[in-house]
Amino acid sequence: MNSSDDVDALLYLSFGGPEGHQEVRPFLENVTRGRNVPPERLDEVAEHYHHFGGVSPLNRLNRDIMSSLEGELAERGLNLPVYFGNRNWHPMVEDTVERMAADGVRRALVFATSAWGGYSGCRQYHEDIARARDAIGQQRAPELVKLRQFYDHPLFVAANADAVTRAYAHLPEDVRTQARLVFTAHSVPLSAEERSGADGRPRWYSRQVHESARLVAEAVGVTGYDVVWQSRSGPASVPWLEPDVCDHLDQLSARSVPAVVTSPVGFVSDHLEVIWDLDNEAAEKAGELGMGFARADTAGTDPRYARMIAELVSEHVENQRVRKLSPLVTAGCTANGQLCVAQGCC
Ligand SMILES: CC1=C(CCC(=O)O)c2cc3nc(cc4[nH]c(cc5[nH]c(cc1n2)c(C)c5CCC(=O)O)c(CCC(=O)O)c4C)C(CCC(=O)O)=C3C
Ligand SMILES: [Fe+2]
Repeated sequence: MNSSDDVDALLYLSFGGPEGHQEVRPFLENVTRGRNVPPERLDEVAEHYHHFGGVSPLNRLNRDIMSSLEGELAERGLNLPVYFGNRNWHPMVEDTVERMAADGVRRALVFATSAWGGYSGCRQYHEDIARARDAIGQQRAPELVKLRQFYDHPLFVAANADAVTRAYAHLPEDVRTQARLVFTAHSVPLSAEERSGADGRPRWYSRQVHESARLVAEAVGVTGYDVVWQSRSGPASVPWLEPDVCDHLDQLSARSVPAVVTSPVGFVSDHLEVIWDLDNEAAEKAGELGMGFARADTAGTDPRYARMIAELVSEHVENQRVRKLSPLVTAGCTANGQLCVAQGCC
């Protein structure tokens, strides 16, 4: 693709979330269909959504980001309409792609709201793209080109780094210099970790999370930090990435660490996992242990996030140079839901 004339639109593809009490159950059923999530876990997660009026913050955040993004694109002279579609809740990606076809879109870029490779962050979004195209038939379906992973994009790293710096400032001065920096990301089953990286490069997701953490810590000037996991589901008998953030707080407390700064680098917005599992559960746990606790903002709340998306678009339509900070390979960019197995991901 060499000029913006080749691209008619941008599809902003996300996870989706309920917008009222009565939508919580059907949403959760969509998320967990065919998955090994115990019913008790679902009841628990449903309560978290109900605690916030049955409304996920994700939709509002996504709409805010899309409106900033339209401004960023216009500033670059890229007048692409931005369409919104989700995997698990309305507007569903199938309906959105139908509307795009009806509007005459023939080729669109797709921004998926995950920074990562691996099953949940990459492959499932490819599957969404393929399913949405199949639903309206290959004849009518626009060509959909997914943008690459951005875990090491300088704007993503900078947004996270400044958020960490602000979080340190929220801790009482007497514990600030002793505070431990703890990065968190969504846990996944180890089986998914081994599956990603079919060409002998497994653990694609966790390695990218570690790279983001390293880059953010470096930008902040912190040498000692940890990477831990949160929000695991699935039966206890199935191994997931560990340690869990709350168990880790116990460990730190046992080492007399007086405070923590948590950075949810694995989440691009203030998802329910962030505002519940960190701001409620982990914060409460830290309180019980008598530790100071501050949580860094997610990148999606920073204007540089929308700017980054516009840059990713520019890479395609204007052959702008690829800005990335990690030597690890970046995958995720294929057409029409093709898996990026060849690049070592998915
Ligand atoms: C790696 C990863 C990301 C980051 C990459 C990305 O952003 O894509 C992510 C994001 C998100 N996960 C989210 C919500 C949920 N995830 C669930 C379940 C699961 N997530 C998993 C992994 C991930 N998830 C996995 C392995 C499961 C087990 C079931 C399965 O194998 O699929 C469940 C079911 C209940 C439960 O099991 O907890 C819910 C409700 C929301 C929306 C939050 C909101 O509303 O603000 C977002 C952005
Ligand atoms: Fe992939």
